[in-house]
This record gives sequence, structure tokens and C-alpha cells, in this order.
Amino acid sequence: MTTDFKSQLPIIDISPLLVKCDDSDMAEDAGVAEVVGKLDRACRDVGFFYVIGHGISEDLINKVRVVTHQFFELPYEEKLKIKITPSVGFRGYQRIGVNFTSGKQDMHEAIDCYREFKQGKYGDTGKVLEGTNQWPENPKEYKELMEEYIKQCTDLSRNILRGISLALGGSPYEFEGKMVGDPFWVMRIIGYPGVHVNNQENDIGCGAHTDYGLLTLINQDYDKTALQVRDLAGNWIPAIPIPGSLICNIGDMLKILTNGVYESTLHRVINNSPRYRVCVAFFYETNFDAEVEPLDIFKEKYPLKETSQVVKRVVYGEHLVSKVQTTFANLVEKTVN
Ligand SMILES: N=C(N)NCCCC[C@H](N)C(=O)O
Ligand SMILES: O=C(O)CCC(=O)C(=O)O
Ligand SMILES: [Fe+2]
Repeated sequence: MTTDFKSQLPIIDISPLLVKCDDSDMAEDAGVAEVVGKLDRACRDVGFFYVIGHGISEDLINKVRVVTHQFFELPYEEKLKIKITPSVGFRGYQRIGVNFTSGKQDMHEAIDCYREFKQGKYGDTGKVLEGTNQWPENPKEYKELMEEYIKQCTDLSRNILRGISLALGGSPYEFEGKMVGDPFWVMRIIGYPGVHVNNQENDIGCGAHTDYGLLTLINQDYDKTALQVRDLAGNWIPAIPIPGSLICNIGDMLKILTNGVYESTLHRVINNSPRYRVCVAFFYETNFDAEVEPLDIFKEKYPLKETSQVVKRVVYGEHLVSKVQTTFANLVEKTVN
């Protein structure tokens, strides 16, 4: 569970895990064991950590943010060409103020993308998100670059989860079968305006929330600190950027699968810098139709207190869709009326 982590989020070099992550006996490797121990501590105490040695080139990480800045700098009419609506599965561009968190407007604009899937594959629940991702035509290389980035983030997330699986006392593959054999993913490409000259402080860029899936990988600008993570004592700890790193955090599904042993930690964003900030957040999730409940193996290893189950079972797709509908309640109402 989340305790006070006063100063800084942990930093984990996962390269020893990546070297061995395709060997079924990886657990016996001393380097892997060390990484696994660090992952366990970080996931129990904080739910947030910096990942270094992750194998995604700094060049790609930086390019993803450079083209994102270029997109958000375009005139509004240009961005609206890929506007988000319920009829396109909530995929595309949303202007500042469209996204709500806990009933309040967020000060950010974004492009939302989801894994694409065949019509009807996930029944009525899935219908809400059916559609094709809308990529900007400008900058030209956007789609290709983002698709490569998504591919690399997917592989990296699977490999981090192998380490987490070992940390929880399972085989490396607990998160690859029925639950996560066909992982869903979400990507949010986000822009936060800088603070105005006369104001000292900006509005909330994104209100306090937890993420919905298994793991999130955050790629943020290096030159401003805006993401804040909450510890149990209620302090907001700034996630100061470390160039070349990705921030990884635990989502609601991993909390449930681990019976609450790992926490999905609250976080929020306030950009008090005068400059515009971008963040590209990749969310690695379970199968869309997975019925998520504590995995037996972890229930046995961590029978929490006297209660055997402390978290509720959910169907991931239903959890996601209900969050999307609350976040974009305004869009939904407009279409109905
Ligand atoms: N996929 C994720 N995590 N998106 C987070 C977006 C911000 C929070 C959202 N408006 C909410 O109310 O949950
Ligand atoms: O902008 C950030 O650093 C984080 C964004 C975030 O938490 C989210 O989109 O879920
Ligand atoms: Fe988040």
C-alpha cells in the first residue's frame, strides 16, 4: 500500500530484466532478481517509478513529443479536422475543457486513440469505442511514428509485467494468458497550455485520478515539472522529469489482480510553467472483455489480513467505457439532444 515517499519516486534500471525476459528461467538470474525486488518495492510503496534502461531510443521518445508540439501549435480549425465525437468511438482531438475529471473541466487538449477492433467484437459495451483512430495529416510522419512508438511501448509493458509477475511470486507469464493474452491499449496525446503572464498559478491541467488498466508509460517534456503523485499522507510529490526515462505507474486492473497488494496511485497535472507542455501517455491494459479479479496465485501468496478479497471484480471494458462516458459526458449529452 502507498506510504509516504517524501522526496523522490524510485528509479529502476530494467536492462538486466530485458536481457533475460525471453528465457523461462529468467528468475534465476541475479540481475533479474535485483530488478524484480526493486519493482516489488516501488509497486507496493508508491505505485509510480521511473524506468531507465528500457530500450526505447531517446531519439524516438523525443520525436514523439516534437511532432506532438507541432500538432498542438496548428490553428484550431486544422486540429478540428480530427475532432472527437461519440460516433467515431471517442477517438480523435478534443479541445481544452472537453475533458472532465470529478465533475471539473480539465485545462488540456488531447488526441485519444484506442486499439482498433472489428465491429461487434465486444458486443454492446465495445460499441461505444468502435471506430478508426484519427491521426493528424500534419505533421506528415505522425501516424507512422506513433504506430512504431505504440508497438515498442506494448513490448516494453509486456516485459515489465514479466518482472512484476515474478515480484508477486508467480511465473513470468501470469499476465499473458486469459487476462492479458490480447491486451487492449489506450494512448492519450496531451497538451497543457502554459501559465498566463499575469497569473501565478495555472488551473488544473488534469484533475486527480487513477489510471484504468495495468500499466501506464508516461513520456513528458523535460523542461517543466507538472505531474504530481499523491502519497498516503496526502502530499503531492512532483514527478520531476528525468531525460530519457519513462514514468511507469500502476492502474486499477493491476490493483484488482493483485488483490490490492499493488496500489493504483492518485495523480494530477498542473502546468505552472509559462511554456506549453506535452505528454504522451500509453496505457497497457488487460483484454477488453477480461473479467478481472484477484488471481488465485496472488490470493494464496498475499491473503490480505483476514479478508480473502479486498477489491471488487470488474469487466475491464465496462470499467473503461464508464470512465470514458463520464469524462466526455458533455459530448454524449450534445449528441442525444
Ligand atoms: N486513460 C486514462 N487514464 N485517462 C485519464 C484521463 C484523465 C482522467 C479522466 N478525465 C477521468 O475522469 O478518469
Ligand atoms: O500529463 C501527465 O503527465 C499525465 C497524464 C495522465 O495522468 C493521464 O492522461 O492519465
Ligand atoms: Fe493518469
